[in-house]
Amino acid sequence: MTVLNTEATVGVVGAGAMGAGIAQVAALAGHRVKIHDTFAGAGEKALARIAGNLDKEFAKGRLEKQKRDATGARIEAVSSLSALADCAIVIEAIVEDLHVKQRLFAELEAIVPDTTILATNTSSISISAIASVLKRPDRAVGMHFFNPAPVMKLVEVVSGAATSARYAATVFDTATAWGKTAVHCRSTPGFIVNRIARPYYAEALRLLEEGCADIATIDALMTDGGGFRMGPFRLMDLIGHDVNYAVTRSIFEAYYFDPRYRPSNVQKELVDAGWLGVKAGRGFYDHVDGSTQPPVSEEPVPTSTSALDQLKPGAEVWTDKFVVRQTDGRTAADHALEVGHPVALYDLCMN
Ligand SMILES: NC(=O)c1ccc[n+]([C@@H]2O[C@H](COP(=O)([O-])OP(=O)(O)OC[C@H]3O[C@@H](n4cnc5c(N)ncnc54)[C@H](O)[C@@H]3O)[C@@H](O)[C@H]2O)c1
Repeated sequence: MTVLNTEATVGVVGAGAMGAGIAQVAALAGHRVKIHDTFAGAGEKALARIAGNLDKEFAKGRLEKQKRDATGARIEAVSSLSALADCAIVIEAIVEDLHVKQRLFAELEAIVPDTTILATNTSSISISAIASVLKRPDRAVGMHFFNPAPVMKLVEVVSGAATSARYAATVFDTATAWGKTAVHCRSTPGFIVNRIARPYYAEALRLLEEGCADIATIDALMTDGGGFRMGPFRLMDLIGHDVNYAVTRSIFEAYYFDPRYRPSNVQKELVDAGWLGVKAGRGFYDHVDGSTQPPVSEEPVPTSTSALDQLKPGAEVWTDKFVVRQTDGRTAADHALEVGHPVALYDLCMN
């Protein structure tokens, strides 16, 4: 076993949904945890959320008072990255953007000792690409938790081209010691779960766009009929549309614009509007005080053809330049350009 012992301090960068959850998991396992976020107050908000979660576990009789208090006391919000200098592992859970993650990894490498593992919770981005900015890319490992991290058992331990087997084994054994079910995999776009899950979201969005059924019906069918724990729209609301859309775009681009992974303008509209799901209080559903209400409105969500008329001025339109033709013979791209939207064209004939 190469597990990190509980004397080791764990750093977490990004105090959003995932960072807070990961900090909670590591602290429950006995580690001291330092959590950092660039957004002022985000670290403190994460501490409050974690305290609330621990209180709930205590109230349900699943956590003793002493362990609740000790776990909460082990987590500290830090305002600068340099405070992570004594961490044995730093787990990054910031925005799903390669260049932002690369910048952070390069900064971290200048702060932490040579032996510190630099882990990333990315859902889809190449570990090899994130690690490419490091002098020691062998210590970069994907440590992909699922949402909510304290509840979901699985952790994908993702190795990039340069990841050393030794560091991947330490991450695997540590995740196991934290009560998780770890699985090794190689870095491919979306790894295992997000790759297989893509059609779950994409086909649901297409069904909606094609007017086949409404949000609540599709969700209910997948849970009550299909046996899934959550329907696709509720799940996207939980994940966060900014995150889910960024992951879809990343996988779409990484697979050379394979139309199977094409992002949806319906979801992009939610992102543009800031209706990011549970974390924003509104997505496909309304989320009020932690409880999910019926879908926001009975009005149809804009479909792929009518969406152009409803986009915010200047919003970017992604469209395939060949297949989307209007009744007058023009493409959707022609129409979008005419009404002043920048257009990103992808070409199905590209090879
Ligand atoms: N949401 C999910 O269901 C889920 C599941 C598994 C993995 N992930 C991955 O985890 C990562 C975070 O997702 P999330 O849902 O927690 O996002 P989130 O939006 O809830 O939180 C991201 C946090 O990172 C902070 N941040 C952004 N840039 C930063 C920087 N340079 N330095 C420090 N902090 C920074 C933001 O202020 C924000 O608080 C993404 O890579 C995502 O793909 C998300």
